[in-house]
Amino acid sequence: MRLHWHRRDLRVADNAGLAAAAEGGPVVPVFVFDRGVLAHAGPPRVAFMLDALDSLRERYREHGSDLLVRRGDPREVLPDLAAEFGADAVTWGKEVSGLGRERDAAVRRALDDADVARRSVQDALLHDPGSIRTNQGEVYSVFTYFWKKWRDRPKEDPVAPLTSDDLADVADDEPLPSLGDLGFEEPEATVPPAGTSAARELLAAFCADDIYDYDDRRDYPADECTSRLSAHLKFGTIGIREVYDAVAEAKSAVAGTDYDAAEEFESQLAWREFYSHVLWDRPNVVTENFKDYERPIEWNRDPDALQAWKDGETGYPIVDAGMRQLRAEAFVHNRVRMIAASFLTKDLLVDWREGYDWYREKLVDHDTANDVGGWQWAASTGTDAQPYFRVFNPMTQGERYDPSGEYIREHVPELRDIPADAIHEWDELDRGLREMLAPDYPAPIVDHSERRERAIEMFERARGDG
Ligand SMILES: Cc1cc2nc3c(=O)[nH]c(=O)nc-3n(C[C@H](O)[C@H](O)[C@H](O)COP(=O)(O)OP(=O)(O)OC[C@H]3O[C@@H](n4cnc5c(N)ncnc54)[C@H](O)[C@@H]3O)c2cc1C
Repeated sequence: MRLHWHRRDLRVADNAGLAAAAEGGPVVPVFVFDRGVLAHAGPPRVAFMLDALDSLRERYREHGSDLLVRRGDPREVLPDLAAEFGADAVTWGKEVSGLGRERDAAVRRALDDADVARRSVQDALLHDPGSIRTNQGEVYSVFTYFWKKWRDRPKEDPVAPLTSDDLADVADDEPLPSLGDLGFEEPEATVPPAGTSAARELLAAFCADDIYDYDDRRDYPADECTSRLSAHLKFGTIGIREVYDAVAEAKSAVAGTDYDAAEEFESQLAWREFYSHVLWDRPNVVTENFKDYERPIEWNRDPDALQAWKDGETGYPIVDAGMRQLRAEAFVHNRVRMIAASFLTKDLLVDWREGYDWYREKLVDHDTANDVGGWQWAASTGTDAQPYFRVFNPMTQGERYDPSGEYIREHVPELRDIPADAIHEWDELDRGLREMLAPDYPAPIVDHSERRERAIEMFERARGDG
């Protein structure tokens, strides 16, 4: 008998850790609500996770087994459960973040003390973190080179499905805790359905259609042509091998531009692995700039501006639409995440860590590696970042990627009745006209051109050039 400890692999199908456990006899599946981990969570993610756990339990019950759910410290819970069920080993999926790895090391020590074998298995990524390196053995800091190696390496097939014989005949009658039981408020946002069926529906719909337009349309938030798989990949409600397999099949059916579009999607899966590689090698990127500077960056402490950004009240329509989408859906389109992150760091000159904390609290798909990677990219402090002197203009970005204003109008109702031209010239309209067109929508809280200059000077001073 073995225990499988579910964490970011809330599924039965295509689960490498679970399959490894089943090699040693019937498996007892376990999930532990760990206060130390919950301290870093936000309501949308906990709501999504509870829904995913509910589906996972259902799957196990269909197989005549159950998911044992416990609350407490895994260092105590797992050795106790191993003793209770006579399990001689525990398996789990490998963690990438520094905190996760520290926790796993502590659990390993506790299991060693209890004389229970343990094995952590690479499951969440197609390639082991740290396995794709430069010829000098360094972690890649430029995605393009990483991508070529990642693309050309063979990938594993999805893991064969388990049968009821692989699972222990156990039962857990305790209901799952509620959000309130775990100390969380109801999320402000509407959280999408979790579970493997929901993930598979998204994947199938995406691979049947949008994938072939992905490279042309993925940057246009109103088009909604991306997969929306991010929360599922974060919580492992679908296996990455299964996703890759479906994409490879969609790719193999076509040629030319359709093929290129599917490959562009694959490259986004590779970005996810790139950032995991970086976090694996440099756990401190969560709190420290990836790049070195001569002097500390003199970020602006401006609580009012930070609050206006969080509330979607900056007077820059595309930024506000993104920040309001975040509150309403616990999700933001990738292009708009970049624009909003650039605005916080390069227009408001606020430290990227403040923005990271807000996304961490609000995003249903918050993933340490991707979130910190995205923030450091936008702030120009990270890997393969945009150079500090290239500052997104939030007005021209809005005009280019939401030309009809459809996305902006959806999220900023004050602008619903005004023409797209006026939305995209909001910063240039005179005060009287602004008040006439949309009296409840704010004027821009900063002057972009002036802030752009200040941002460049701020970085030049930090680099020692100023
Ligand atoms: C400031 C900032 C913060 C971000 N925070 C997160 C985060 O917390 N969690 C997260 O999963 N993504 C994050 N991203 C990346 C990206 O915005 C989301 O993965 C994407 O918008 C999710 O939508 P989707 O599933 O429809 O993506 P799709 O376009 O369908 O892409 C498929 C999958 O590829 C991965 N992916 C796509 N783009 C990226 C990227 N740029 N970096 C890393 N992985 C990517 C995701 O797993 C995504 O689900 C962030 C980007 C920025 C600029």
